[in-house]
Amino acid sequence: MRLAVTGREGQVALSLIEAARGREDVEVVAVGRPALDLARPETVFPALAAARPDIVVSAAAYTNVDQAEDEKELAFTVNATGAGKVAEAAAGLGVPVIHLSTDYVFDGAKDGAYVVTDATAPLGVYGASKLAGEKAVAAANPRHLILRTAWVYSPFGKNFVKTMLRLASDRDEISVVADQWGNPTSALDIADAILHAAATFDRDKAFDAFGVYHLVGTGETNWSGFARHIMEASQALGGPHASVRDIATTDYPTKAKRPPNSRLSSVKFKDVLQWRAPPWRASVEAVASRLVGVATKPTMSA
Ligand SMILES: NC(=O)C1=CN([C@@H]2O[C@H](COP(=O)(O)OP(=O)(O)OC[C@H]3O[C@@H](n4cnc5c(N)ncnc54)[C@H](OP(=O)(O)O)[C@@H]3O)[C@@H](O)[C@H]2O)C=CC1
Ligand SMILES: Cc1cn([C@H]2C[C@H](O)[C@@H](COP(=O)(O)OP(=O)(O)O[C@H]3O[C@@H](C)C(=O)[C@@H](O)[C@H]3O)O2)c(=O)[nH]c1=O
Repeated sequence: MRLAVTGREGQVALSLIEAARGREDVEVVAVGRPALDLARPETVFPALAAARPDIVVSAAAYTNVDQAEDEKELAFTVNATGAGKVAEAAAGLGVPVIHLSTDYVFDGAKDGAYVVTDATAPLGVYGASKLAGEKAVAAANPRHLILRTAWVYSPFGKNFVKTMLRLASDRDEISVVADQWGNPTSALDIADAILHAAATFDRDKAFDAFGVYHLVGTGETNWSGFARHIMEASQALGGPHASVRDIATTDYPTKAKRPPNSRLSSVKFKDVLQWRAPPWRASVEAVASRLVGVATKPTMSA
C-alpha cells in the first residue's frame, strides 16, 4: 500500500513517514513544494500522479491562524482551491483521499463536544478556508475521509508543546488562556489512525463509510491545562519547567478569534473504523520525551 502525503515538512506528513518506516506493508511518499504547490493548482495532478499512490493524504495547508486574517486570498487558495485539486487528482487516479481539517470550523458556542452533524460557523479566515476546503474535497472525490482534528503537536515543526518548552527555558512563569477548551492531539497518533484507516480501505474494497469524521486525543482540557501537563512531563524528564498562570482570552489578544469550546467527539471514528487515540496526557509525555531528550522515566499519565 502506497500513500502519497502532501507537504514535505508538515507535522502530520513527517509523522506518517516515521510511522511507516520499517514496515513492509506500507510506503509513504511525501509530495511538496516546489513539485506540488497548492498555490499553483496546475502542479497538483502531475506531482501526485508521479507518486503512483493507492491513497492520497491531504495534509498540506496554510496553518498560520493569525496571519491568515491578513492573507485571506492565499489561505483560501491553498486550503480551499488547493485541497479541492488534491481530491480531484486522487479521483482522477482512481484512489480515495484522506483530508485533514480542523476544530476551528466551529464557533465554540456549543455546550459539549461537537459531533460531525453539528452546524459549522468558523470565527476566522483559517477556519473558513478549511471549511471551504472540506466542501471542495467532498465535491471533487466521493471517496473521501475528512478528518477534523485539533490542537496538533509532535516532535516536528512548530507547535504548542515546542513553544511551551522554549518559553520555559528562559522564564519562570507562563501565562496561558484557561477559557478555551479542546483536545490536544499528537500527530504521531494521527499518523497511526490514518494508517489504520488506509489499511481498512485496502482490505475492504467495498468500504462505503466515506464522509466527515472527528479524530482527536482522548480526554479534554484547556490551553492552560495542556501547558501545565507539558511542564509536568518536562520536569519529570529533567527538562525545563515554568509555572503556568491561568489567564482569560481577553488577556491574550490575538488577531484571529478562537472558539472557546472546540471539543470534538471521536465516537464515529471509533465506531466505524475501530480505532481510538490514547489518553492525551500519555501522548504529551511520549512527545515530550523526544523533545526534552533525556532518558525517560516510566509514564506519569493518569
Ligand atoms: N497544526 C494544528 O494544530 C492542526 C492542524 N490541522 C490540519 O491538519 C493538517 C496538517 O497540519 P500540520 O501537519 O500541523 O501542518 P504544518 O503547519 O506542520 O505543515 C503544513 C504543511 O503544509 C505545507 N504547505 C503550506 N503551504 C503549501 C503550499 N502552498 N503548497 C504545498 N504545501 C504547502 C507546508 O509546506 P513546507 O514544508 O514547504 O512549509 C507544510 O509541509 C492541515 O490540514 C491542518 O489544517 C487541523 C487541526 C489542528
Ligand atoms: C504561546 C501562547 C499561546 N496562548 C494562547 C493563544 C491561543 O488562544 C492558544 C493557542 O495558541 P497557538 O497560537 O499556539 O495555537 P493556534 O494557532 O490557535 O492552534 C490552532 O492551530 C490550527 C492550525 C488549528 O487547526 C487548531 O486546531 C489549533 O491547533 O493559546 C497563551 O495563552 N499563552 C501563550 O504563551
